[in-house]
Amino acid sequence: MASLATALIATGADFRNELTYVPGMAPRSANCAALEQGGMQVLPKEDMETLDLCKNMMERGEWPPLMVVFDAREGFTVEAGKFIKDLTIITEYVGDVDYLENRENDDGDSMMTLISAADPSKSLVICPDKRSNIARFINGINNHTPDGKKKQNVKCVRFDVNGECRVLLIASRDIRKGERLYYDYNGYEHEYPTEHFV
Ligand SMILES: C[S@@+](CC[C@H](N)C(=O)[O-])C[C@H]1O[C@@H](n2cnc3c(N)ncnc32)[C@H](O)[C@@H]1O
Repeated sequence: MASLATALIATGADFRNELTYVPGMAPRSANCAALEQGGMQVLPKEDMETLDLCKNMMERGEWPPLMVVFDAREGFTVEAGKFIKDLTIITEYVGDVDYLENRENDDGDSMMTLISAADPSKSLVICPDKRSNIARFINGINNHTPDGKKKQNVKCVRFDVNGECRVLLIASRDIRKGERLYYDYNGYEHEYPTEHFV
């Protein structure tokens, strides 16, 4: 057993539930969804209202039914504490926003692309090593085995929200109580090694 608090302490991170802009890294003005090569889907108005509602509920302490557990082979993982319906917003992927070029030699295993720009100097990543929420503890599928894809029950989608990019993890099917959550770390790029994943 574990908890989000245990997992954050073990990884030396503070809890934050939104993207953070830290002096010396990328400023908020750099997060411009229009920079995404090929464009980025705009979050529909009604989904924006749902996202705001989720965030407000979390601020009030009403959290989604998620549990962090420790597994000897997978490290910290996240399980559904209750049934989760298909298309539910599970969480936003958050952390410090930085330029990809500042992080090219970063050995963190939790970096997430925020913007993949035509001009590489404008590409951004989310780095949850210092500040993060539960998203960084959700594990990934093995892209090299037929069973890998079957495990996937969450999808990772980048949206244009009021002109800024936000990364959401969304249930991709109904999820039973007690099921572990998994998404495809290689949904956009194909650079994350997963051969060794269970
Ligand atoms: C974003 S972190 C996920 C949280 C991580 N399990 C932890 O304890 O902090 C990604 C790392 O988790 C581990 N991981 C993720 N999915 C896995 C899987 N299906 N099997 C084994 N390890 C996995 C790998 O070490 C990977 O580099």
